[in-house]
Amino acid sequence: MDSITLTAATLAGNERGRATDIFIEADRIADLQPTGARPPQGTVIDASRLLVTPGFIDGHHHSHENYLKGRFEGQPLELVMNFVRPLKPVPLTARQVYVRTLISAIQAIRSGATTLVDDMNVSPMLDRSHVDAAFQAYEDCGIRALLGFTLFDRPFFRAMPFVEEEFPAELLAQLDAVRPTPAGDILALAREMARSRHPSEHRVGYIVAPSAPQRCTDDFLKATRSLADEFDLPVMTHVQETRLQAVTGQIMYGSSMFAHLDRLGFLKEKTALIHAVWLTPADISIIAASGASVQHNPTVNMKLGSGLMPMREMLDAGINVSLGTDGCGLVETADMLRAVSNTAYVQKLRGNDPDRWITAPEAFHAATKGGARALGLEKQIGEIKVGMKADLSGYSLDQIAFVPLNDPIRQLVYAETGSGLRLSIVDGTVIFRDGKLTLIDEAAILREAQEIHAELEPIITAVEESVAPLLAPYRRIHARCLCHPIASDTYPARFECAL
Ligand SMILES: Nc1nc2[nH]cnc2c(=O)[nH]1
Repeated sequence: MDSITLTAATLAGNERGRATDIFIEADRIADLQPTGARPPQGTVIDASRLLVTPGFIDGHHHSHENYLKGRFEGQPLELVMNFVRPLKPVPLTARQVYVRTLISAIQAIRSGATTLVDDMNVSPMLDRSHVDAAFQAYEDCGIRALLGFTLFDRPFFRAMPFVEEEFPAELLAQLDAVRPTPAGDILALAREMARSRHPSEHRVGYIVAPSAPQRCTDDFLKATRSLADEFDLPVMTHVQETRLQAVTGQIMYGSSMFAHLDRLGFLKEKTALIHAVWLTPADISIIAASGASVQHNPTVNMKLGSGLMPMREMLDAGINVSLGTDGCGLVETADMLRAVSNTAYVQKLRGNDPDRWITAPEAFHAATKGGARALGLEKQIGEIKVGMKADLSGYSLDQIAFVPLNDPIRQLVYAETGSGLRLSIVDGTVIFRDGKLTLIDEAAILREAQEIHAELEPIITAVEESVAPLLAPYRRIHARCLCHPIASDTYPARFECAL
């Protein structure tokens, strides 16, 4: 890695100030100086017409859904999950997984993300070559990535209430007959990754990703926590994304899932609670006291009708908020600019006091510093500061989002679509410049993805047809959970309308 100097950049957060020269040595920001104060070193990039920001941190994504873009609409999470994580998935080669992983990595890079956190499903049968292929894809395209493979030891269809009552016994027996890779074997691989791919030392690292409390036995959850503690690794898990899951907590644990996780000693710093849509003031106090982060995924929460997180109340309590996109099967896009703008837009539907609405800078903070803190990487990424990793994005100031220029952050959040991205640097390496990814042949990868998809499409359709018998019982469970009481002080998350 060489030295690079970005000259005369407009820095996010320093927008009214001077043009700045950014000196990069190897993987770090070595110096920041008013333009001209020091001679440039190494490769010089003219950044005089660029807004330079810390790269976005997409704290939550599922690359295993990438061949499923555009296939689903109008189904709540618990129904659509059957399609994106079927018990008998489409068999894939390692190359197909490699290309699959790059599909969203490319989109993430093009949306200004320099870090992507991937929770890749490897169930029901773990194939080590798939895990290696995904790591390799991130290595090759240059993005910083934390890759976890979904850890759970209770099948999805057993992770909700009323299953015995609503599933025909024969169907349940068929589902129970599926024998996945033993959870212990998956944990063994997790341990190997924990040893060899710590994210504070590896650009492509490992994150512990227990799927959700209700999808894990308590002992298994504790084992994932111990693994993270032993290796000082970040953790992410889905918690109370939907009303159905709030009901599940009450029925399974007699409390919210947040209270349950707290009793298990699971809630700590460097632990991201993904979604956290349906919760109460008491849950917010529990999370705040624990130092865990929450993560807003507004785009998917809207698309699946799950609801809207009470972000202001969380910030009031001192909780760190990060942002994510979620899987492309559910939400089509790994576009972090959308996640940031959706946060700033949709959070204005909460509450009547405009002074308390989430602002563009707050959404930007969640996508940068908030994301870094959730991963325990706040000393390395999420800010433009001397000594931090050189993970930067540069947007042209001469295109429509920024003309005329009044407030770079607001215009980035509300108007930039990604078409103005000119430069992306990760770990001191230029990975995107002037419309092109520099380390991989994007056009060739997209062509190959189309060919693979054409080959797989009939098998995907057949898998979807095989899932059909599950839908009626899930619909009944979903309907029952909509009527089941939850804590009366749960923050409103959806508009309730009379039919
Ligand atoms: N949105 C969402 N996606 C998932 N992918 C795997 N599990 C989940 C989940 O609980 N929620």
